[in-house]
Amino acid sequence: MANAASLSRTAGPVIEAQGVNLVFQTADGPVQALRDVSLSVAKGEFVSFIGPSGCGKTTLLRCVAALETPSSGRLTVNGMDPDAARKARAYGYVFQAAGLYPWRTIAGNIRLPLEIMGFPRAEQDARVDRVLRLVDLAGFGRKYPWQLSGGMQQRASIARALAFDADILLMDEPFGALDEIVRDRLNEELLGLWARTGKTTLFVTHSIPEAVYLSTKIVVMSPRPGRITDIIDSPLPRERPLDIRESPEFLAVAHRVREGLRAGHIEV
Ligand SMILES: Nc1ncnc2c1ncn2[C@@H]1O[C@H](COP(=O)(O)OP(=O)(O)OP(=O)(O)O)[C@@H](O)[C@H]1O
Repeated sequence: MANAASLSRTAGPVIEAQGVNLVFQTADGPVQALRDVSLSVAKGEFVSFIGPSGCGKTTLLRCVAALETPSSGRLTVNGMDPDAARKARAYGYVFQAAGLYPWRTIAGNIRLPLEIMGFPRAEQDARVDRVLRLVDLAGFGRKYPWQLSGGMQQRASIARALAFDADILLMDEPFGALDEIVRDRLNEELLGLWARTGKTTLFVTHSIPEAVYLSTKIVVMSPRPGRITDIIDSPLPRERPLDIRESPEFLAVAHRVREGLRAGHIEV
């Protein structure tokens, strides 16, 4: 029995939310950002969160990253409370804007968290080289952010999040500001990167095609207070060329996401 229990703990979900509520206290009164959010994410999944502006997607990601604390409910990351997981460096975070320091080179930006964590210099160099290759930016380490396109800057930001090899990648609309062609390419690259690294990924987006193309699981959220209206386990294969977006299976999932978004608007 004891063995089975410890086995199920190690093989358990990477992220587990049960009845999570979050109420912000503001000058205008309480704002309920999340209501009764329950979700389980297994190791290696790619989970997208989609919903209208202000429905709590960023707030949920910030709870996982221990940047916000739920008002009630239970949330665990790798079986720990999010703060303990943060201290154990369970995740890397990629934000909407690439957020690179303009006075540091690309390599210098990627190196920064490694410096703060006290990695030896040789180890820093090795890791920077490895992640630059992973995001196809080998040879750009000495450039400054302004010398790179928006898409390349976002790839550098992903490299920085990957540099300390955390198990979980949290991505908050990383491609929202990019044009569609660049976004398509980065979506394809991100899928390849996810396949190579096996990172559990939580990804916020406003785009239905992006969510369906990338995810093994799509979480549809309603307008504030953010609730989950549907969780869709994708039937698509893991190998996904871009033209899969024209397949009947893809369109069926996209349709279900759209219906979930619509239902969220109708419910009170
Ligand atoms: N620190 C805060 N204090 C008060 N209210 C907040 C705070 N952070 C977020 N909110 C509110 O909580 C709600 C959810 O915000 P959140 O940023 O999580 O939404 P979102 O779904 O990520 O939106 P978007 O898609 O526009 O980025 C919003 O109504 C927002 O105004």
